[in-house]
Formats: sequence, structure tokens, C-alpha cells
Amino acid sequence: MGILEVKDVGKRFGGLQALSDVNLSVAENTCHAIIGPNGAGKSTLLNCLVGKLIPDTGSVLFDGQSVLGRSPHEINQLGISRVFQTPEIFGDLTVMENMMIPLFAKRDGAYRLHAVKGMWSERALVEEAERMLDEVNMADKRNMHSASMSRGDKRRLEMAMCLVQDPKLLLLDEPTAGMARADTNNTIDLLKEIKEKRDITIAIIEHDMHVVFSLADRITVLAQGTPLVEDLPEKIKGHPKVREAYLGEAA
Ligand SMILES: Nc1ncnc2c1ncn2[C@@H]1O[C@H](COP(=O)(O)OP(=O)(O)OP(=O)(O)O)[C@@H](O)[C@H]1O
Repeated sequence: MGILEVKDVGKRFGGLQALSDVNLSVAENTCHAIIGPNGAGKSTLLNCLVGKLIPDTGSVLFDGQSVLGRSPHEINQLGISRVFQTPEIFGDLTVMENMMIPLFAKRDGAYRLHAVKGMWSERALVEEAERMLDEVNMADKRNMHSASMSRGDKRRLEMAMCLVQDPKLLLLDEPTAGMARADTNNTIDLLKEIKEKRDITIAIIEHDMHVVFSLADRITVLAQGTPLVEDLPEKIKGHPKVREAYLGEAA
């Protein structure tokens, strides 16, 4: 059994069946990519995994426990962290101050923005933040205002803010969207390092096939709300059904 088990999930928006009969099993310590043409249902599926949407049918088990009916915060506490398309960082805070927010949340169970003012007296947490920044090669940027950083660095910081919570499953929603090639390649390298160094499972939604084929151990192709094929990356490349799904979109 996988660390994440999605069974027969369906989700309707009014007259539109956005997801139907979605079955997905993500094995522990692998990187599983979910790809598919625009409107295939990828974000809807991700939202069902993190408690932002509740499926109409089916079940979602993480580490043997149902996530359905739990709040996004509770799901986060179970060990699922999500990195959004647009980096969710606090632009008017420094890199270090941003890092302290999830650390306070992990310790105290609540987000306490004002607590960053007195953060330097929290030696153990400061050291944890510094270790994490070191791991993602951002130690030299610790005092920078995060709004002034490149998109790649903002993503790197957001990743660090997720990882410092020690998630078992990292969900990435188009982590390289809008990035220049150099930032994309840095993000790929960072994710490879994270995979190697940590006991972590990654599920990634991504349009950039260079990113998908650089990282994924397995790929599920969604089309019109239903998994079309699930296989090893080399089997997905050139798969007639996959080509058809994408060509259909182009047509
Ligand atoms: N809140 C909503 N209300 C109504 N329809 C929605 C809602 N969210 C998504 N949809 C519709 O559900 C379908 C699946 O959308 P979704 O965003 O999950 O696709 P996607 O595969 O992530 O697409 P993209 O690659 O373009 O981001 C689309 O037709 C979309 O318009």
C-alpha cells in the first residue's frame, strides 16, 4: 500500500464532472508526477488531497488515515505540505523571519506572525532555521527582504519553509511555472537533493516535461478528470494514448 491512496474519487462543479473514478497510489519515498492537458483536473485533485476541496465520492488515505473532512491545517499536521504555484511567502519579512513562522507553528500549533519580533531569543529555533537555510543553499541570504529576491529564490525559500516542518509528503503545484530556464534547473537540482537526503515522498503537478522527466519515478496522466495511464516515465514518453490526449488539446 502506498503512503497516499486515492480511491474512486469524484468531484463535480455544477454541471461539470471535474474528477471521476480517480485511483492513485503513491509509493513511499518516490516522486510521482501527475500530468495532463489544461483542465484535466490536476489542481482539483491536489485540492482534494489538502482539504481545500471535499470530493463528492471516494476516499483519500494518507499513511493509513483518512484526510477527508479534516481542515488544511490538520492535514498539514499529518505530514502533508504543499508548495503553491505562486510562492506563499511574506514579502515584507526577511528570509530568516519567514523561516521562523512555520517553526513557531510546528512548536506551538499556530501561526504567530508577531512572534518573529522576539525570534532571536529562541536559540534552538533559530539554529533549526539556519540549518534548513544551509540545506537549501540560502544561508547567505538570511537577512534579505524576501520581496526583493528572484522567483527561483522565493521558491527555494518556500520549499525550505515547507521542509522545516518535516513533511512526509511534499505536494508541488507547478513548482517551476513562470521561471527562467536557469531557475528551473536550480529547482530540479534542489528537488533531487531533497529526494536523496530525506525520507520524503513527492507528488508533483507540472506542465514542463523537462522537469517531469528529470524527477519522476512514476507518472499518472489525467485527461478529462480520469487517469488515462500510469507507468514508468520511459513508458509514458510516446505512449499513443498520452499523445492523443495532448494532441486533442492542441486541436
Ligand atoms: N471552483 C471551480 N468551480 C467550477 N469549475 C471549476 C472549479 N475549479 C476547477 N473547475 C473546472 O474543473 C476542470 C478541472 O480544472 P483544474 O484546474 O483542476 O484542471 P488542471 O488540470 O489543473 O488545469 P491547468 O493545467 O490548466 O491548471 C476545469 O474545467 C475547470 O474549469
